[in-house]
Amino acid sequence: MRVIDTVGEMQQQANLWRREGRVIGFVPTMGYLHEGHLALMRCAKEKSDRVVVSVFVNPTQFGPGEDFERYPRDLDRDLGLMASLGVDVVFAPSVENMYPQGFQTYVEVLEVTRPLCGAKRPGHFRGVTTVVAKLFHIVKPHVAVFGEKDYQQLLTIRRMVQDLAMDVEIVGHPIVREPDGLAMSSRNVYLSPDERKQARLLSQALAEASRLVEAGERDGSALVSAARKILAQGPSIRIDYAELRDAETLEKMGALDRPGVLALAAYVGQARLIDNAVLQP
Ligand SMILES: Nc1ncnc2c1ncn2[C@@H]1O[C@H](COP(=O)(O)OP(=O)(O)OP(=O)(O)O)[C@@H](O)[C@H]1O
Ligand SMILES: CC(C)(CO)[C@@H](O)C(=O)[O-]
Ligand code: BAL
Repeated sequence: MRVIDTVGEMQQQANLWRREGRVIGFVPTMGYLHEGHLALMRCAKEKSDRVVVSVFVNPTQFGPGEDFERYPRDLDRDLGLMASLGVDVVFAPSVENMYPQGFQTYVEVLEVTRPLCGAKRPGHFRGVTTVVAKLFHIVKPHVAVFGEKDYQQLLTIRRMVQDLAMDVEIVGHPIVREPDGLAMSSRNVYLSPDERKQARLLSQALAEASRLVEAGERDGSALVSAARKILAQGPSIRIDYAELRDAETLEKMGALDRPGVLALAAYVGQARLIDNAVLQP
């Protein structure tokens, strides 16, 4: 496994593989890897013959007062995990290499980034699309894999790729969960043992909404209220948003008359966690 830390070297490697006719699979991450990330890498491996993983905590997607500085980092541990999985190249650039002096170009997707995390974290998706567009130009992948845990991010990337005719296939991977249902996230490390117990309420809230849909409930506010009621059982939980939205456009929906996504963001202590479930009418 090769570790590359400059843009130029990564582009050379990608060009070489492309000349050889290799299919490049790509998994962008912010590191501090868990089983969710590894599942994305296995998926990329199945769909390509060379796998690149980027490890880059992207400053432009964090707002003031967010956790950029304290975001967990452990590149040595990450490298061990990726080597045992058969990743070919790890691209781990510095902030200065990705955002050199004078940087002033951004990529922005409009409608789909407005609600949910876009409303709560202004500028977040502009940072995500800018860095992902740049990573695509550096890694030159044929296929890139993203997790459905970051559901709005996945829709945003799909929109960007379609609108700008980027020649990359975007693959979504289902959410990987802990045995008690908690969606795996690097930020779970922020949870105290007691908060960790409460954090399972997020997936339980989604499971309750899914159960109600199975039982015939179609009223959006009833589904959201049921989810909120479960989250209210956690004394350390503060809801950031809990909303039912159109699963494709993220427009508001009053009734589940087409596929919807119940999207949650909640602080559990200091940790802001997200989770979602796609609900079929
Ligand atoms: N539990 C999971 N299941 C599936 N995909 C996941 C999961 N967690 C993260 N991913 C995906 O991994 C990629 C990299 O995400 P990232 O490095 O931000 O990890 P993370 O654990 O989501 O971190 P955090 O939520 O704390 O920022 C994204 O495409 C994300 O959707
Ligand atoms: C896609 C991504 C690596 C861009 O920094 C990040 O938003 C993430 O880890 O989901
Ligand atoms: N997984 C999304 C990265 C972030 O929260 O900034």
